Amino acid sequence: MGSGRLWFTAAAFLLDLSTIVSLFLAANRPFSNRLVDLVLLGGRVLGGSLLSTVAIRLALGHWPWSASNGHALAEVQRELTRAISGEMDGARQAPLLASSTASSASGDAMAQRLDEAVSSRQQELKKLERGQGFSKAVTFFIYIFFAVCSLRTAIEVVSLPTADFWSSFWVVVQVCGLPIMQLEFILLKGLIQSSTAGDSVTLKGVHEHPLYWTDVEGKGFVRCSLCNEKVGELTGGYLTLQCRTCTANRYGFGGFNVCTACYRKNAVKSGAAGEASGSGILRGDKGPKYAQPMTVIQYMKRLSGLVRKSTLAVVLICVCGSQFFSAYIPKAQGDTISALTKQNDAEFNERILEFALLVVANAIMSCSMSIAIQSLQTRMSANMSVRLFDSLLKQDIAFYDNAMTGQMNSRLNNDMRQALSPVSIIMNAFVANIVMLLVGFGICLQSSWRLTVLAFTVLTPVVHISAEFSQWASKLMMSQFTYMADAQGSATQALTNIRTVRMFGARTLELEKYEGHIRKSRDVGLQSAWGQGAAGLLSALVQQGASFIILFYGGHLALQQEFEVGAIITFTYLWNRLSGAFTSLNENINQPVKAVSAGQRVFEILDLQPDIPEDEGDPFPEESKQVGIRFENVEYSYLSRPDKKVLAGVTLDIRAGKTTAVVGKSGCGKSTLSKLVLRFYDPQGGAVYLNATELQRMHLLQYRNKVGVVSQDTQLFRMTVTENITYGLRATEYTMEDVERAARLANADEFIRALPEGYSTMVGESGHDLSGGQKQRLSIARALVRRPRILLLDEATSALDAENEALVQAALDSLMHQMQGTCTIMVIAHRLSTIKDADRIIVLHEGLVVEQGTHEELLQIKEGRYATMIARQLQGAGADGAADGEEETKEKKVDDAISEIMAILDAVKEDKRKDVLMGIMKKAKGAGKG
Ligand SMILES: Nc1ncnc2c1ncn2[C@@H]1O[C@H](COP(=O)(O)OP(=O)(O)OP(=O)(O)O)[C@@H](O)[C@H]1O
Repeated sequence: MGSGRLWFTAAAFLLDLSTIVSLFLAANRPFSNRLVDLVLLGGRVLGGSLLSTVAIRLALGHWPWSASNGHALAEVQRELTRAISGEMDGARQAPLLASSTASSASGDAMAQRLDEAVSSRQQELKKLERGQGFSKAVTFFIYIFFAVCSLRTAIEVVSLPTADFWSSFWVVVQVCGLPIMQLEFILLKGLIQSSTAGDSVTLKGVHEHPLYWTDVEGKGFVRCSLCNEKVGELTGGYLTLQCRTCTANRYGFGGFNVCTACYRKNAVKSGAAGEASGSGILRGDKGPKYAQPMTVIQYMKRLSGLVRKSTLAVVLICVCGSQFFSAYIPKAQGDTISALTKQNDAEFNERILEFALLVVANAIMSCSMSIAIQSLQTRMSANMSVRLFDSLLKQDIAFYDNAMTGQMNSRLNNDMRQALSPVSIIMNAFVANIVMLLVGFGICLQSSWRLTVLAFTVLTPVVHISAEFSQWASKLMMSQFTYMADAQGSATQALTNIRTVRMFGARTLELEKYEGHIRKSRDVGLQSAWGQGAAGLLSALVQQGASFIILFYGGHLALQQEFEVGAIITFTYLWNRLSGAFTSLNENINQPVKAVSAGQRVFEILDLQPDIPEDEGDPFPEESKQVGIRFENVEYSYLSRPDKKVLAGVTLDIRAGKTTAVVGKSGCGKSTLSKLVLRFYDPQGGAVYLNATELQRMHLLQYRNKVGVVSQDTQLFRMTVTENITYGLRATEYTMEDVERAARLANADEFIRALPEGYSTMVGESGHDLSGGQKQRLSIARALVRRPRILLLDEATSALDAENEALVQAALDSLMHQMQGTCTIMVIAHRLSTIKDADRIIVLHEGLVVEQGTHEELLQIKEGRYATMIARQLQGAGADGAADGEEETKEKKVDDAISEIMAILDAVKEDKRKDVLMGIMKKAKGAGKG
């Protein structure tokens, strides 16, 4: 830096200090030459502040540790930001994110550039950190200087005479100078810190404050506030975006950090859509959706909208009342003691009664406040949980295709807890403390304005110094946690691989590694102990020092008969409460900002409206009318793979009251057809009709109530067998006879009765305590009991072994038999033998209907797909048989088959045995032919 600039900086700095000194000097003498005094003081304060601010701002840009110096750091940070936000290709990101491999030649060159950028970043960040350390030290000393100046000025001001109007006016002007000094300090601190801050990044909709890149490698861990991962390898490196406004508390909790992976997701999203939602799971049937970023005010409004206005009013009244009485108690105590010192019986009795009443009122109000805040939070939480769950339940199926269960659980639990956490903080730390400070300040002023000026002048230094030490102590503590975690990690690894450790004789090596981590943790722990001690000592000194000033100055006033002893007591008690309130306000000032991101994630789901609403539309046709389904030129692609047309113009009829089978090779779109019938998705081209009505116009809840589904993966709930069978029906919609009848038809009655508590037996979360075949039979009973008008059987036996398949197939046959004529049935089958009796068979291939007709008609088509599929399946069965034959003797195989058949028949009720046996024989015959 040139010497001219150095002088410029020094001059600006001195100019700023001169403002303070002018205030200080002005306070030193009484008001004499009114106009000149006022102009001089006003001019110095305004001109000095303004000029010095501008000058310092200009000068700071050229300080040696400045971020903009030579633009080196700014360039590196821009490079990093671009790399992380995905503007560069995978190869360029590789060294930074350790995720992809460099491939192309240009990629290699880019990767090298980024490598260089990363190493220069480390050097620049180190330089920046040195600058930050220096700026902290400078700020600290300036603050001490300001605090001493303010205190000295306050002492001078309070001793000025206030005999007439003009001298009182002069005192008021001087008193106003005290907060100006504090403001000057805050301004100066901001300027110094911003010069060493580096480039900031703003993540709209994620966090309101600017975030700064920080390298946390080897300096204790931080957790990403978005994904909760420890910043490190898993989160794409040791870089973190840190908020400097939201700082961690003394135990290292709190603060706001975003890891590179989360930054990347959010930056890409905001870049691509122009609006960041911070979530990544918002989408409906028609595509992704983006939420508007939320401000703190909007968030507060939404929170308060969760409860009635009257509930909020009650809480506010309780909080204000409790704080009012709490601030008034020291006054009553002081007054009582004053009456005592005056030996005035009547006044003492009056005061002590007043004190007693205040104590009772305060206890009642505190209790009411605690109940009111708890109730408010509980009501909000209950309200929000139900709305959130409702919103999650009603979303389009496309939403769930994208969202992971973990993400949704996180919305329901973590995000909701975090979003609601500021409720008690706002009430306890904001409303309560502000009321306490206002009432306390009023009482103090009423008792003695002089003592008030003195006490409040030392309040800000106390809070500032304690906060600085807290931060330092928290960093040390976090480092200790990290080294302990490293030690635990290395011990676990060594013990898990103990054989390898011993095999390679690495016992001593492992011990040294472990000892190294423990030693570092011990050293930081010792440092932390000293740090905590020093922080405690300093804040105790400052706190007690303030009490000392109150006692010293108040005592002198009392000795001069200007002040009552009781007022000193009032002041001392109030001081403790007010400093506590101020510290708590200072510590929690950023809590709502931190909660906004969690709040945004919750409210964006609450606001998300599905593209396929379920509870509006035309009613389902009445009972007497049969329903048929028609696909007309239907086209469909899944949102996650828009380029792949799963259905490419399908036209087909699922005729009313008939059985229609859909076959085709795996992946040809059979299940997608059934999902469109259920209207899980809407086609992108063409339409699905129910009789003559387009499916999109039907009342979806009513419609789905009339559809019975048996799919390959039956999901059972942790409920009784009966509840599982009647799932989705209200108690008035079925009788126990209906349930048992459905179970009998589904071949399930016998095994259900054999369960420990029959129909009342609880089955596991995913039906773990039932076999696959038993689950399927429950699912068939579930479909039957609803008396469906449309039945979808989607490869219901595909996941079963031979024994279970026969049982389930028998149940399905009986189900179809039962439903024939009254219900429209769509069967998706991969074993063709099961559908050859269908009224119509539709063959799908690559998203198109290629053949349709009855079994016999389709077999007639020479080299038709259906005929080929049948031939292949028969061959497959034959080939299996031949292979088996090589391994076992024919006799053994027959014996095994017979015992298997006997076991199956044993498990089947007597009246069903014939059907099952016939089914097995047909299959055996088919396989034999092959
Ligand atoms: N939720 C989804 N998101 C993206 N693609 C999907 C989804 N579900 C299915 N697909 C794809 O759509 C195509 C058709 O799937 P579909 O399940 O309809 O086939 P299928 O004929 O029923 O197959 P299978 O007989 O194996 O069950 C497949 O390529 C599949 O990978």
